[in-house]
Amino acid sequence: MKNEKRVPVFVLSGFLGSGKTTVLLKMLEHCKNKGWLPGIILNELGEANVESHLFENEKVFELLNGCICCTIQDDLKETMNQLIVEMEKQPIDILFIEGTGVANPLEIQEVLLSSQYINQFELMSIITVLDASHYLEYQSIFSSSSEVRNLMKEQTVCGSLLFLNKTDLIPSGQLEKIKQRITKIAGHEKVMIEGVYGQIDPEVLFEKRIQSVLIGNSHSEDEHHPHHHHHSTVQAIKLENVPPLKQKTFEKWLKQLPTNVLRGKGFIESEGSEQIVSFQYASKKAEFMPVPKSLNRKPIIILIGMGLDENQIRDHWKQLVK
Ligand SMILES: Nc1nc2c(ncn2[C@@H]2O[C@H](COP(=O)(O)OP(=O)(O)OP(=O)(O)O)[C@@H](O)[C@H]2O)c(=O)[nH]1
Repeated sequence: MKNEKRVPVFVLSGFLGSGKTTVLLKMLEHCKNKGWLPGIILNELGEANVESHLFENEKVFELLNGCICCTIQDDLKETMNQLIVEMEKQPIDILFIEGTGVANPLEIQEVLLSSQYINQFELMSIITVLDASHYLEYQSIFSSSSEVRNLMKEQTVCGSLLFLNKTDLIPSGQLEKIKQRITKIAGHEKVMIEGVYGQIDPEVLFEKRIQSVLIGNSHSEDEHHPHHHHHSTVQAIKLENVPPLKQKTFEKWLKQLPTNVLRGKGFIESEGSEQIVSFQYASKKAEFMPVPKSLNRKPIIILIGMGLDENQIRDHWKQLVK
């Protein structure tokens, strides 16, 4: 990719824990193989990015405390402007923007298609990652709020490529049903592929799927999309002063959290070994990965969910650390 061209931009969208970062890491691997220098804008819920160790040696810009709705556009513009200044010193070949799990990608799209950025950046595709293992549950009026259902619908409709991830976690007979439900929302023309751990053919992932208009003012500035405050009940709770814990005990504790805790991430110190271990909790599954001491991570737990009862969680926390 040549630098005098507009910088291609890929947006990763999808609900909490669906696998956006997993897909992004795959895309970064491909960039490395091709010798492309990527820039990354990460938007995180909560005040701390506990995943930066996944992006070592990459050019990462963080938008913390992401609230994608009303403030994202200003924050994103500020970050894009910083990026443009940086690019004068070190041009990038490609840009990735990962929204929070409660982001509406339309908000990001509007910024990228505005006359401020359209001459320099070329929005290629919005990749929406869907968690197959929770899709039916999140779409069910019995087990999910209208807020979650609507947000997921918007992410699905706005996506130019739909990636149905985590198909390893569903019974084989369920896949067709899920795909039919998605097609009903997204329409038959939408490209949908399925897979596990973000494994997709790079040709499919990197394809240009959005045609943006370059002449004059972008339509997006004049068009006003209704602002839905989808995530008013989405919260991130931070637990600090985490004592050393046994991984198994901690995993059990995570799985006993109220069901509206949809996502957890952070670091714990393994009891007895002083090893710092990063954890990811999504789809009611926990994954652990030791991190090198040199990164100097402190134990911290971030829990994200809808309509969380903070007292209930703090009580549950006390059970673990008593
Ligand atoms: N079983 C299974 N787990 C997966 C798959 N893809 C990702 N995961 C795991 O799911 C967890 C969440 O994945 P992420 O890529 O961090 O999800 P995300 O969408 O970036 O999550 P947010 O940070 O909440 O926005 C991690 O523990 C991943 O390793 C998959 O296909 N199958």
